[in-house]
Amino acid sequence: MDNLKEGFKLFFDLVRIPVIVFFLYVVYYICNRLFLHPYLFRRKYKKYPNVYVDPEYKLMMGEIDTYLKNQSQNKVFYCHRKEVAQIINKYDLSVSLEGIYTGLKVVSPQAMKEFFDLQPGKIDRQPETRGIGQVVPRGLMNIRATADFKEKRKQYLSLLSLNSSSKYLPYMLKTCDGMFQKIPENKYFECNIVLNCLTFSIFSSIVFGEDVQEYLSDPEVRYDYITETRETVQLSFREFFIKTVQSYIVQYYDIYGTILPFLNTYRIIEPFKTNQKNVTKLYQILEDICQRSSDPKSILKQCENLYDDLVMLMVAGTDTSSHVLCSLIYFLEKFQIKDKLREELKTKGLDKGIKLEDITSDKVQEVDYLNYVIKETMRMDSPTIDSFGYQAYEDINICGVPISKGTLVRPDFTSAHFSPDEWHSPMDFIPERFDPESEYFYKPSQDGKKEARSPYSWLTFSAGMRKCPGQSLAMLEIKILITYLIVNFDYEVDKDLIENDYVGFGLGSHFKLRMKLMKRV
Ligand code: HEM
Repeated sequence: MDNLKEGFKLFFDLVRIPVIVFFLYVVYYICNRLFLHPYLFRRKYKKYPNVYVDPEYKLMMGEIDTYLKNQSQNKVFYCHRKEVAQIINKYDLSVSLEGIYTGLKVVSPQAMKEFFDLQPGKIDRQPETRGIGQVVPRGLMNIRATADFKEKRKQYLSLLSLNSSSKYLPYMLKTCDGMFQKIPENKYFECNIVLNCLTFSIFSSIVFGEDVQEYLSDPEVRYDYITETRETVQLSFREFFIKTVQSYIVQYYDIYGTILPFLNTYRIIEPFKTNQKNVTKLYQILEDICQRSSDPKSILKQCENLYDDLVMLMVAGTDTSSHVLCSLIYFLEKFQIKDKLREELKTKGLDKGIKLEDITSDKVQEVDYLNYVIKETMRMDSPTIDSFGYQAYEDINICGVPISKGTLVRPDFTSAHFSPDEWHSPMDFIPERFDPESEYFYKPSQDGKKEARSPYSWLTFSAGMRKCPGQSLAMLEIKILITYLIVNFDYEVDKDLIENDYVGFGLGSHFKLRMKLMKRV
């Protein structure tokens, strides 16, 4: 017995010092990440008059605090960012604190120019270890611009070009027709869900092939998903995919994972453990799906892929496009421009009664007003509010402000989209601002001088060498689907939504697009 006691004593004597050192390190780490580092970061930038630093320091929460307040007043993330944009618009850069994460937002057109010019040598993607970065660690969006990346990106740009995208049109139209013709007339329904199913179905067929889409739409095909309460439920591929990806996006705001990221990285505790099990399952499902695919048109069959890229393309292509379609349907009704758009479509033969095969890429591309309305929708309610993370890989300087190696920097699209220096009445919906013949096309000026807007004033697809490679495909898809809808149907959006000025469908939105459809005869 005495020997055992002695043994324990010796053991505690041995481990005491390392345990105390470890404990002190954890305390130091937490204090540094939570208090010291954000404090010093703010102090460093306070001395630069062209950098905005929020005068009120919200301990630990930073911007998340204002966001939560705004959300409680039903102002979704995008509305919150619009309010912030109006404050920071007068500066070149802005200090951003979200939880313990510090960084800089690039705000003015000049700062944007310098930011994009420094890519890829001095500024490049910061591989994301949280959220989506854990689902697609080797995905194109998460890696640096090495030679391999450039090769891969070239391949995607060619696969997603306007020319290549046109071959997906018949499937887009057929799927859209199949879904909308089934919706009961004159009855309110949630259009978000229909549009999300639609873009998901289109993208899974572009990525994996049409034959796979037939298999996936079989109601018998279900997968085991583990919920937050650790129950197992059976979900369709779409539901499984969306829930798995969303559970990772929520991690950005998970307090444990934010303060102690290793819990998240090594999946030591819930919910990270469960999330990881779902991701492992997702990759098994993808393997199964890929084996079933034989469609030569699919992206899968045209390039050597990592599953990470397949997942990334599905994420990038689905929600973004369905959000834009929601906003478009909403703005067309809110600002009563449906009829004007119909008149413009009619001039190119796109009118009620048109056969599906007669809605072609060439015809929709010719309707300028359609292009203006879509671009203005994306300016006002962009599905993306900023880019993926970038970091400085060397000590750099933007607009005279020194930025140390390792600092997180990202362009703030919302500030660009609402800059009063670039846009006439930026809070108003004016599609004509994209029409070169219109007085709104140029920068606002006191002396009537016609000065072109900065190329960095409209950034829905970002800019520079990491700019969205899916822009042509996304624009074509949106044009085709909205043309189909507006030509074949009339619709009414819920009055409460129309009267609410905070409605937006971009990232973080909880709004449901309640509307009813009437066939045009
Ligand atoms: C309305 C639809 C879309 C919008 C608004 C959008 C927007 C964006 C934005 C803002 C970025 C980040 C660029 C940056 O970090 O600087 C991005 C990246 C990306 N997008 Fe899109 N996107 C859309 C549709 C698509 C589609 C349809 C695809 C492909 C199927 C796609 C594939 C990608 C990929 C692969 C990247 C990563 C590029 C890289 O890191 O080099 N996107 N997108």
